[in-house]
Amino acid sequence: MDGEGNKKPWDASQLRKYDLTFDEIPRLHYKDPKIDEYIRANKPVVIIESNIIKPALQRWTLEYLEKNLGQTGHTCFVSKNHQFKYYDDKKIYDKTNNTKGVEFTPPTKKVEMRIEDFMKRVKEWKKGDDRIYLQQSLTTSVGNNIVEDFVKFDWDYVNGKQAKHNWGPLTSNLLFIAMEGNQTPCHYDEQENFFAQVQGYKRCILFPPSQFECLYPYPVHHPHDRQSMVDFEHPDNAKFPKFKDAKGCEAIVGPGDVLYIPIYWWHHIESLMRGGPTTTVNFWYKGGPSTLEYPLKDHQKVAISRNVEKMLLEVLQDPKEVGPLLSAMVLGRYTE
Ligand SMILES: O=C(O)CCC(=O)C(=O)O
Ligand SMILES: [Fe+2]
Repeated sequence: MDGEGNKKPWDASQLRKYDLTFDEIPRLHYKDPKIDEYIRANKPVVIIESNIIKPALQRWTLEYLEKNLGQTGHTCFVSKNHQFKYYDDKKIYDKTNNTKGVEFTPPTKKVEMRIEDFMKRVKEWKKGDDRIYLQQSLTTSVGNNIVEDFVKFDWDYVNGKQAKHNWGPLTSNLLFIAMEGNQTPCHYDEQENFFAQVQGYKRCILFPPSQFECLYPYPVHHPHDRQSMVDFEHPDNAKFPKFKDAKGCEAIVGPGDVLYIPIYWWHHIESLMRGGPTTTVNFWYKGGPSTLEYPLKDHQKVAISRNVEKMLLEVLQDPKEVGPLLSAMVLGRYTE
């Protein structure tokens, strides 16, 4: 129940169960000046009642999107289960062109699907079928109505935040159409993100960049770079002992809510079970110019670690040699 005594449009049984507890991410009215304090401090916040994506809120039903998204293929992922763990194609080992990398079987299949086919599969889905998730950039070939809605977003507001906080350029707006229960496992992105919920409810679990040690990201050269190796539903406590100490915060976002996901913050996102399909548009911005002011920010240390890993791979040429060299450097010398 919220303050007005209205019933929430979802209940706890729609959330997947994890052995972690979470603080709540604050929800602030879009005009509240405290929003800028959160953004300045690189802390997540849910911006409510804004007009950021108002035209989408008013019109972007699944039927409207089906009519107007355009006839070209859209990027979709197909998964045997509810998880859609991201991977970078370019980091997959390819025997045919002899690039060095790790051998890897993608956990999902990337396919181009016409929107009618996507919607049909969502409507006809039954337990046991493969799941699908549309993840398409809005900058490419969408129909005119969608473009018209898009230009009517409250760009003054988001551009204002971008300018005030010294972010770099907007790089893309991704449209996500998920089936209920779909999950994007925990990862971080190297961009600032306004994550705007259009339809349905998503649970967003966030962890600060300082929790690197608790979340065990894959090596940088791995196709799952930036993803946590921990399966939240079946954490391997022997392999990932610090995961149990991870301290996160969460928000359930619904239509009109815009979650600020700070750059390098870990996020795990799930469409509520039995909540129907969900639609989100994100706004990804390059980070601001990085100034080396001390003490360094936690996310700057993550960026530094990434650079060290990249540099070692570049000189060693073989990903298999990176770990042993790092261990040899550290073990018994920088460890107790
Ligand atoms: O909504 C999702 O499933 C994933 C979104 C995400 O990871 C992002 O916007 O960075
Ligand atoms: Fe992300």
